[in-house]
Amino acid sequence: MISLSNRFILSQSFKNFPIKGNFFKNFYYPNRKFSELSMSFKIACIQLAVSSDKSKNLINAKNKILEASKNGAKLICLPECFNSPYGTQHFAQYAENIPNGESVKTLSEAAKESKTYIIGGSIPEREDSTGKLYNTCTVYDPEGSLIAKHRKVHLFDIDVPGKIVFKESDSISPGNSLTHFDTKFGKIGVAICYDIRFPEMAMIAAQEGCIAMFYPGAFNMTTGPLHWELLQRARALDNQFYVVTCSPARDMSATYNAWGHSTIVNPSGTVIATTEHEEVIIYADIGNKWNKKL
Ligand SMILES: O=C(O)CCC(=O)C(=O)O
Repeated sequence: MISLSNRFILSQSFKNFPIKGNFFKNFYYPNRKFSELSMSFKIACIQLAVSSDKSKNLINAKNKILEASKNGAKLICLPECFNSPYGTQHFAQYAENIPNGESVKTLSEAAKESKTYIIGGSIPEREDSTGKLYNTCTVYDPEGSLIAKHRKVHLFDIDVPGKIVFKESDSISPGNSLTHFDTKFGKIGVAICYDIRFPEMAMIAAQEGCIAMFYPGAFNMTTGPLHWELLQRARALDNQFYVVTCSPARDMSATYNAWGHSTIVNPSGTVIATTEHEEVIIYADIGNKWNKKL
């Protein structure tokens, strides 16, 4: 039995979120449009091999971003916790101030050099004024400006006897807001890993006009095979938008073994790109053309 003990009712956590007008008015989103500029554009997910050496992780991430952009990607996603091994024992050591840390500097340079949008997976963030840690995704435009920041809302606490025990809330504090940002291709939503289990976040993103929801994530060897793809296909079909996940590569010498299988799903719930668990970049063209292929 999976104990999802930190699950709380989203209507409470977002009780102040402004849902405008009649929420169900555009249930099938007939008016949501990709920008005229982009009937389709290429995206990339970098399934990065993450080590305990932060500088090495940052150099590797930047090199892979430049490689993906040379291959035509215009929007590039990194995995959850790309600068540090995933684990409550590591977060404080690898945590950085945002925007004054070295990971933000590296990703901003990489975005500017590659002239791409970057969804920077996540890093452990330290808020200097409170000392609190967050699991935070930063987003950059092609000029290298930091344009959005998402703090993981739903922290991953799990206890499956004999399989996996993990309590992210031991060291990380939860975020309390939703994150959507504009690109020249259309509006994009971002959330992190366990956030994908809470359908309301994706529904609100769709209602707000997002064309895709990106989830940097690091599922594990227990819940990965059970739910990773199913959740992505469900969120995509529910909301008729693209769902994109980006995991670290699997490292069997680490304390937390990521499932891998970074995946891109179209608005019909069909997997259009995926992989196994090694370090690799996956690509897909996303845009309005998907419905002509039904
Ligand atoms: O929801 C799950 O099963 C895994 C979530 C997770 O690994 C995370 O939030 O980091």
